[in-house]
Amino acid sequence: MTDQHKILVVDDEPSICWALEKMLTGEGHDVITGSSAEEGLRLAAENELSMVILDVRLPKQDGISALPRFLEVTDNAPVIIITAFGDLETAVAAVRNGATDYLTKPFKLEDALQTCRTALQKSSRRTAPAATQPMDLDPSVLVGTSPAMQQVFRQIALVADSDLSVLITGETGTGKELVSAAIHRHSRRSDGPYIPIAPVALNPDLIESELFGHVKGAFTGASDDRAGLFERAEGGTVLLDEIGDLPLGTQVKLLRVLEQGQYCRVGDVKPRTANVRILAATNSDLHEDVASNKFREDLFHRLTGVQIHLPPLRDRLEDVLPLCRHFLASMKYRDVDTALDDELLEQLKARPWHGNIRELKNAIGHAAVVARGRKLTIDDFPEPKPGRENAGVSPVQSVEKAIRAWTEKAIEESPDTMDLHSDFLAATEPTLLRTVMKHTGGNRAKAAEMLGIHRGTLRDRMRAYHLDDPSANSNS
Ligand SMILES: Nc1ncnc2c1ncn2[C@@H]1O[C@H](COP(=O)(O)OP(=O)(O)OP(=O)(O)O)[C@@H](O)[C@H]1O
Repeated sequence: MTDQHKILVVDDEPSICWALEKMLTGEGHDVITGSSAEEGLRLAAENELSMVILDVRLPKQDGISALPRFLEVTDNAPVIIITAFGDLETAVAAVRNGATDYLTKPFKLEDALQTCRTALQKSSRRTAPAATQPMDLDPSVLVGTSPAMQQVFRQIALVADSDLSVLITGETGTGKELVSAAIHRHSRRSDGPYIPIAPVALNPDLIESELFGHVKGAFTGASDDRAGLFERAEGGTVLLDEIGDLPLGTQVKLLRVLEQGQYCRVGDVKPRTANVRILAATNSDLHEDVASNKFREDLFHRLTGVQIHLPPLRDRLEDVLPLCRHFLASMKYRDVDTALDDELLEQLKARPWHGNIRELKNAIGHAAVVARGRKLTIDDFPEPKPGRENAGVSPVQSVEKAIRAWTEKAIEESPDTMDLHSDFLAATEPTLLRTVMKHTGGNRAKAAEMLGIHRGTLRDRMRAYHLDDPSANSNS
């Protein structure tokens, strides 16, 4: 059974207070509510609280600046911050100021409940916050308003202050480097060096020397002792980009750095202490690399302890508008607010964005040059990048993949459907017929022969799909 706790909810929106109160009393807790930081602090001083849920936007003093005072008055009870402005800076400021976690409005009650349960478990282990100074942050760095990006901001905020290794995953161009840089920037190591490095860009014969350094005479050409990347990054953070490309031998040495904080320069036996935080990024499936023995399983488990996944842009289309605005603003485009209309936005959202945000950024740059300050149209944009997913895949494999995707989506959309077969034919048969007709130059007899169906059947099918209208027979 859940322990009973006294919890204070501070929010000026009565509906939020009501919903949280109902949720928490349902768990057996005792809930009191306040509508301003001032009232909340008074209630906190009068009651022995196990937890505070505090909105950022409050009538007078805001939640973030009142947070240190709440911690003081409640003797460091966990505080969950609620914000409608779920940007990275608010998240980091909240955690920096001592918040245990934060929720972004609108939130699902089950998520809020889970966050509260976790915070209450931590209740007795609370320690004072490391710092209470709001940070000087550049708000324009990592843009995104989608729930997926809110989750990413939350994860960055929660891991930034620790020295934990983090594996950042996601397709190319989703912002892994940017997330890594943000973790460093918001960490205690931010005054130290930040060195992103892609093993694939290093000379394979010299990779260990590049990473760990070498001593004089270690190999031909090693005329002097030389510090490696881990030494140069002393006190800071290293990002190993495309970690899946790290040779197996080097993976063992990296594991030692991660587990024991030690490494040796090439040709040396004296272990050195590595004072670096290691972040890693990959756009490949490390599970597969482990299965094919390309990646060590122990290193995989060590790295995947904390993982931040960046979904592809096509799965977070809410971010298209803020990203476009951000890129236009950073180019100092004239009148960013009116440069994009709803129609263009829908057209942009319909694109596959295989190159993700990098592709969007380049496309906006291209469109801005073409449009020269006027409102943008889709014609100002370059052609979408072809997806890499079909590279090396036979047409049969890609048809199978497309059919699988179509079928799964159709079932998801109408689980009780009884027309799947005819819907499928309606979705695919016109393309088949049009393509064959185009190939035979519109000769139906020849097309029926190629299709192996009766001419009458072909005529009926074409009529059913309105393909007998010559203008509908283009193969676009
Ligand atoms: N959320 C974001 N807000 C603003 N800019 C972004 C965002 N995500 C990515 N970008 C921009 O998109 C480009 C690609 O980002 P980044 O290099 O971090 O991607 P990546 O996932 O590391 O790509 P790759 O796997 O190809 O190395 C960069 O110019 C970066 O500034």
